[in-house]
Amino acid sequence: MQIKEVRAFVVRGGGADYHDQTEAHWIDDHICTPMSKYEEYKKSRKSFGINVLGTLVVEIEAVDGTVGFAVTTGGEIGAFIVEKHLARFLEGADVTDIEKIWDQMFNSTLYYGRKGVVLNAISGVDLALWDLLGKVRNEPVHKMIGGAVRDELKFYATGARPDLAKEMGFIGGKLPLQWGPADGEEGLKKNIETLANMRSKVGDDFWLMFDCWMSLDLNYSIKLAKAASEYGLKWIEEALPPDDYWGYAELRENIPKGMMVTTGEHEATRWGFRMLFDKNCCDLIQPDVGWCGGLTELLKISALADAHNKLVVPHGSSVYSYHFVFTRQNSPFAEFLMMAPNADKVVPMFNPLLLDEPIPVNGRMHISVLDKPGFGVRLNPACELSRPYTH
Ligand SMILES: C[C@H](O)[C@H](O)[C@@H](O)C(O)C(=O)O
Ligand SMILES: [Mg+2]
Repeated sequence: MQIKEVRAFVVRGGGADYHDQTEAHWIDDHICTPMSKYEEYKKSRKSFGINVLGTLVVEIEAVDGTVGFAVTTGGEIGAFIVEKHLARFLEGADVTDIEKIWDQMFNSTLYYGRKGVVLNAISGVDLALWDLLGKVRNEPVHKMIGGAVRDELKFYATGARPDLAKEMGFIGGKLPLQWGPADGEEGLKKNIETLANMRSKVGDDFWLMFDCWMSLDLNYSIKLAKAASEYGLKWIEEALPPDDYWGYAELRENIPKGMMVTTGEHEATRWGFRMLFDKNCCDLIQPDVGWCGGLTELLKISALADAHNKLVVPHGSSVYSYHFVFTRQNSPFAEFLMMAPNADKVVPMFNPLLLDEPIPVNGRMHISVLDKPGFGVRLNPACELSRPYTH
């Protein structure tokens, strides 16, 4: 079946750009970032532009009128890249030409791409293509990539209230780190107090993790990890900037026994992850399927991880991750981002953009909820899409 047309849209307010929240939200409440050293950008990530891109929606229509789609972060720049550059590799091709299309998209953008928003755009197209193929074949994506290796998926929750996540049935809670090197010893103490306080609420067996969102330096990370090990921190995530492979290698060498170093949320392609494996930077990788190159690339990254005995627990990305995680032995659980402003209830991760977006119930998800063609979700017609470019 041939591809007829590719279209790219932008939408604001939540969706795949889940940092783009309009009301007060824990996800924008004093979270430590690489910009926290600037007083004026400390309190809110929106102040430095974390939500500047917005959501990119990619639609691919086959000649019989079947439409596959996917959503990722990328907004107007992403829409430009899809319409003006990538669409040419799809229109007229067969819906099964997934490998060839990926190779053409990646190689044709090498001179300005490789990572970042170009890879987000490539990921969006790739996911939309898998969705289309699933719809054409009347098969869920997980069945096209090897089939499920388990019937039920367990989730940990990312958010400000691991104590509530425990009551909701999750297996663990990942706290955003609030204070960084610019806040000195005082800040370090406050981070540990937050962890200690949470540990006293959730008991010994519930997992607790720190998400450091690229904000620390090596010395601070080691100090934090050592102090946090007393309170059973399960892992320290994205402690360093993503390009500091050398720092990650040193951090992993100096981490307290039993604690994991995790990273990869802002890494892309098999080559980026190969660096993490070659230098033994971490124990568990967290590629985002909407940012790392899409499902086609994630399958390669994951095979590489397997050969290096590393776990793969994708970052967020909702239904696009779930279809993958169900099919891999080295992805034993999944992340759920708590998108309720106070992290006090489970709402769909890409709210309000998708209809039929599955959510964990009691911290679990059964494979049967994914048994629909493609990724099994629909665009919410109430969300206003704009198409800034055409080709
Ligand atoms: C909570 C974190 O600061 C980020 O907003 C989140 O995207 C993330 O890093 C995660 O791992 O979910
Ligand atoms: Mg993270």
